[in-house]
Amino acid sequence: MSGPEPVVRTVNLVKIYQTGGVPVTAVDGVDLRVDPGEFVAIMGPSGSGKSTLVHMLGGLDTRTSGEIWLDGKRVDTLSESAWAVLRRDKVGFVFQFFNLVANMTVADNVELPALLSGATPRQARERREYLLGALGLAERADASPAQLAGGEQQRVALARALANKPSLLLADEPTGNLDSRNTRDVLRLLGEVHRDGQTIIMVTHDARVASLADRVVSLLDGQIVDDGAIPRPVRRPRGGAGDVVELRS
Ligand SMILES: Nc1ncnc2c1ncn2[C@@H]1O[C@H](COP(=O)(O)OP(=O)(O)OP(=O)(O)O)[C@@H](O)[C@H]1O
Repeated sequence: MSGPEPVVRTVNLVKIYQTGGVPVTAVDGVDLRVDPGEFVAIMGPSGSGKSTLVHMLGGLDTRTSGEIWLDGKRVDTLSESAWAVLRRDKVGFVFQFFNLVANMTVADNVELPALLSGATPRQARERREYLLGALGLAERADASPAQLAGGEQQRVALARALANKPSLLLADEPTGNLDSRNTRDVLRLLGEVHRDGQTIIMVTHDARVASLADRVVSLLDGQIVDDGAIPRPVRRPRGGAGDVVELRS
């Protein structure tokens, strides 16, 4: 294998659920490689295995067979407690269930992962101020999660997931419940942290959200059916012929 050590690599990854004795193959032999700094959108119709795949990448669901590697370390064989440490230090999540700590303020919820990963109180506070500010939540720092609207909780969960600059950000429909203004804030922040080198794997149904990514992996019936870079308009400097827009892939 050449190039940098991938952040994520799966080998023939399979997940079969048994429901009432009937096997359902949710993920069916996925080979995926994501390099440092890549922003990958996972797309596909409902039931194609997107959530199951990212849950397994974050250790929230076990695989039936195959391998999962994170930062060069095989992780599908880890115990639950080893996964807990790995998640704390390396993986940030934004899922539908926000799981903010109810009896802590928004600020403390966001600072906690950074502190647990060894940041100084000052570093944790500065990171929290940056993230909450970018998401339009600076005024809500002293609120408790129960005082927040659903969309606010969802944005706090994103701030928390990014607090310790994880090797990998996993996001499952991070803009799912947000209005257009909040969606814009979330996408702007994802773009910013991506430019800073953050590796991101994001499930989305929304082609506009996916257009922010470098690459779209499309699933169908648990298999990768397309995996490609997104063509982007390249704006050339103004010349005599005016703006020329071309596509590069
Ligand atoms: N806990 C579970 N038990 C049994 N079957 C499951 C479970 N979770 C998912 N499945 C099944 O696995 C398949 C893939 O589901 P998954 O949620 O990963 O798809 P998805 O692409 O994320 O769908 P959506 O876009 O609707 O969220 C579906 O057939 C689903 O019914």
